[in-house]
Amino acid sequence: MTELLTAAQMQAIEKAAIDSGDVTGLELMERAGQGVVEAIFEEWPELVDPAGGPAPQTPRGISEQKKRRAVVLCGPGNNGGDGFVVARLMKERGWEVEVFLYGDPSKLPPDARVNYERWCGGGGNVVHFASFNPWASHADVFMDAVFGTGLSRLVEKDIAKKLGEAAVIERFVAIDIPSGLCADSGKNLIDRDVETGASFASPASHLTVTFQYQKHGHRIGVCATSCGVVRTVDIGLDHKQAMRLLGRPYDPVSRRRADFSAIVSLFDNRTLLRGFSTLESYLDKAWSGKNGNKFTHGHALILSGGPGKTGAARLAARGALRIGAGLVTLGVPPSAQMEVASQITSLMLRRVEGGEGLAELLSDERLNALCLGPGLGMDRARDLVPVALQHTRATVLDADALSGFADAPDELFGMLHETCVLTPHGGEFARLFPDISEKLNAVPTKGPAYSKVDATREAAKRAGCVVLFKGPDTVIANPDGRCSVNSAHYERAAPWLATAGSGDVLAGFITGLLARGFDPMQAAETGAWLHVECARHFGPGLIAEDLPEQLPAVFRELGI
Ligand SMILES: NC(=O)C1=CN([C@@H]2O[C@H](COP(=O)(O)OP(=O)(O)OC[C@H]3O[C@@H](n4cnc5c(N)ncnc54)[C@H](OP(=O)(O)O)[C@@H]3O)[C@@H](O)[C@H]2O)[C@@H](O)CC1
Ligand SMILES: [K+]
Repeated sequence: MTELLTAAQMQAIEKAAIDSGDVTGLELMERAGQGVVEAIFEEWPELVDPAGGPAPQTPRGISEQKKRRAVVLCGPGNNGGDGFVVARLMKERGWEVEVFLYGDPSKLPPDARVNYERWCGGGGNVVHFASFNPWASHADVFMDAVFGTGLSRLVEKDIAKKLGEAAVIERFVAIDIPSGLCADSGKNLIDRDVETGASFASPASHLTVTFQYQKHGHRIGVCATSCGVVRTVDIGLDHKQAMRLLGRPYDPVSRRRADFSAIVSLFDNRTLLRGFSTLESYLDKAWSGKNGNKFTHGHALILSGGPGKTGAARLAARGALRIGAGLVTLGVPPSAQMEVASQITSLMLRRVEGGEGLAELLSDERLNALCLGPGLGMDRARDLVPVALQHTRATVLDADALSGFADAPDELFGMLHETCVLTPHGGEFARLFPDISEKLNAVPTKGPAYSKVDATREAAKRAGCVVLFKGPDTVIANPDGRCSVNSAHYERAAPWLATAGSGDVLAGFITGLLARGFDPMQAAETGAWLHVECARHFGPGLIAEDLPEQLPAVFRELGI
């Protein structure tokens, strides 16, 4: 798994490493600057030759070779210190470097101050940020070292405006994080126009170079779409020590991390494969066919709505079947029976008129995973959800099963149990958790701001079950504190996944995995990750029906 840290966690690790005497702050800053320079040349190898800049045209049309030029924008903290290191290293490589400083050099923190002096001592010049004119500066690379993880207040509009203007120029590099974005929440922390309330956009970089660990903000909120490419460079902090410090020591006896709650993880394919391989039944019995049969692979029940509304449940059912549930039954009201019967082949169908019918069906203990919500209709949801929850089967509640309780969320919370998974999108989340949603959507006034991670964790605690808060930055939280982000950004971006019915398929994927015996957190994480993989595998032009059909190829590529 890949750990995502908060700014405070990163600062704590850095401080502990320095306090232990293993490393000095200056050494860390030097490694950080070095990492930025290396990342720039890896990203743009054409920049390696300092004399090989594009030949500017003279008025006579004659080309001249020129030196490469960098503009480094430094701020008042250690992020600015990194900027001074980068400036010095680029100059040593033969570049022309111009440095602008926002802040008073005499107030720089000690390590940044040392690097400011090293830069000046080496003949470097520092101009006040007020004189920086993005339109008049020319450079092969602009470096944004104004604010990093220490952003604690709203950024003045003038700074943000200049950064935004510089960022339209090719090769804008953010050191640690684009300035003005909150490292914890990924939110824009730029001051608003008092009259209109409009905020200036944060700068969008082409490359962001962060240190040792990505922060939550690199994967959630507006920041996740403002970083360009993110490169994480190693600055030599000890991983085991860091995890111990953050309350997540490795327990050699159980071979597990003792506490899952301290650190948010970025769900990735390594985590996914571990999940599958620990579930022997999935690998051995399902796919090699050694011991299993359809009854040992779980039996999912997907409840459908009435006539004309059955498509969503059918999508979910197809998802559950493709992901590996042995049997999938659609529970349909009698009025929709013909409609559904004419549309399905490998799925089974049972009439479920109302709560009583569902209770009767659930007397069959083999039905081990339920899905309610897609196309269910509010009235039917209010009728069926209490019955489903009484039977304490692993249960996914989505769409109408959530919105149906908008007037009485506490009634729903009172019925939920620990093998439930709620899969709200933003609107459904706001209906169930209005106060949490309000906090999340409030215009931030300081950093670190309340984040989607904070909101999902709080919601999971209140609901007492797993909450999967959908979006390109899907956050999944368990009441025990475990939390992960399924990020569809950067190389995993799949904007075409935002299509009608895609959420229904996701609910089906999770239900299918629950039927196979995945625990709720694992089912939610795995389902969400595979959902994005299916979208990426298909590409643009995707419609929801295509998603389940990509699973065999995605499994094959993963070696499952
Ligand atoms: N952690 C690590 O392992 C390593 C960290 N490293 C680097 O250090 C960076 C973190 O440094 P940092 O803590 O000094 O914070 P940083 O982002 O430079 O800003 C703080 C300054 O900005 C000010 N300020 C805040 N908001 C403001 C506003 N709106 N408008 C105006 N001013 C504002 C704030 O003022 P104050 O709030 O104190 O009054 C303070 O002066 C990190 O991102 C990484 O690049 C690497 O060197 C090596 C390893
Ligand atoms: K920055």
